[in-house]
Parts: sequence; structure tokens; C-alpha cells
Amino acid sequence: MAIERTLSIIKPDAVGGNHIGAIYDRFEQAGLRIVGAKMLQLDDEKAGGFYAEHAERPFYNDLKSFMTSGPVLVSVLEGEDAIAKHRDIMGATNPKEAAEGTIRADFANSIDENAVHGSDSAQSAAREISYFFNEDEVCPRTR
Ligand SMILES: Nc1ncnc2c1ncn2[C@@H]1O[C@H](COP(=O)(O)OP(=O)(O)OP(=O)(O)O)[C@@H](O)[C@H]1O
Repeated sequence: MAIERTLSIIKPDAVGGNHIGAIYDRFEQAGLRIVGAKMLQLDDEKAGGFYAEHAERPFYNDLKSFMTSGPVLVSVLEGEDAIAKHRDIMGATNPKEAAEGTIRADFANSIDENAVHGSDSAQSAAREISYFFNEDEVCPRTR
């Protein structure tokens, strides 16, 4: 299995709820390493660009309002099969459908405010990491 990198966002509801440490613990327990991290207050343009693929969806404005409602913690995670592993431990987009023991089952309240984001493919991971991080803001390979 290949060593991959993926982008994580701990969203404003989970940052506000004081769940950063608990969520980082889930990442590390799953064998994912945090190789880059920064806390940001997104504005409408930065949040909108990140979710540009959803620009035509009815929830786009609400999604931007939520993502700019407080600070987010963006991180780069590294590990074997990191993209799929991270999606697995996040759980389904809708926390009501998320499997027991997943981050969204434990820390999210609704589909609109669902605690975390994770890249869904190698292509989106590359785009999303470079959307938030310069090359010199991420550690060189750790293994
Ligand atoms: N039907 C919906 N109603 C409200 N918000 C939604 C809906 N579908 C998606 N969203 C919001 O938009 C985000 C992006 O949707 P997407 O389909 O890419 O889900 P995801 O890949 O599981 O989530 P994310 O991209 O945040 O990891 C979701 O995390 C959620 O916050």
C-alpha cells in the first residue's frame, strides 16, 4: 500500500466544541501522521473557492456561512492508504448515517455542520493541500 497525503479540515463546529485534541487522537490512533497544520479564519472567497464544485448546489451559501463562522484547523495527514483511511474514520457525510465510533458519529450534529472534511481522491488531495499550504509549510516525508 502506498504512503499518501490527504487534507483534513476540522470545521468551526468541532473547533468551537473543543474537540481538536480528540480528533487528532483519532488520526494518530489510526496511524496517520500530522505533517502540516495551521489554524485559519476563512473568508467567503477562500471557503467558496475550496467548495467551488458545489457552487450550483442549494446548500452552497449555507456551507460558506458555516465554514466562515469561526476558525478551522487545516492539516496534512500522511500514512499508508491515508486518503481512504481518513474517510473511514470520519464516517458518512450525514452523521445520522455515520458508523458507530467514527468522528462524525461522535462529534457532528447535522449534515450541514459535520465536524470534519477529508479529501476524497488523490487528485483532490493534491489540489486541496496546495490550496492551503505552500511546499515549505509541510514536513518532508517522515518515513
Ligand atoms: N444535502 C446537503 N445539505 C447540506 N449540506 C450538505 C449537503 N450535502 C453536503 N453538504 C455539506 O457540504 C459538504 C461537502 O459535501 P460533499 O458531498 O463533498 O461531502 P463530503 O465529501 O463527505 O464532505 P467534505 O467535502 O466536507 O469532506 C459536506 O461536508 C456538508 O457539510
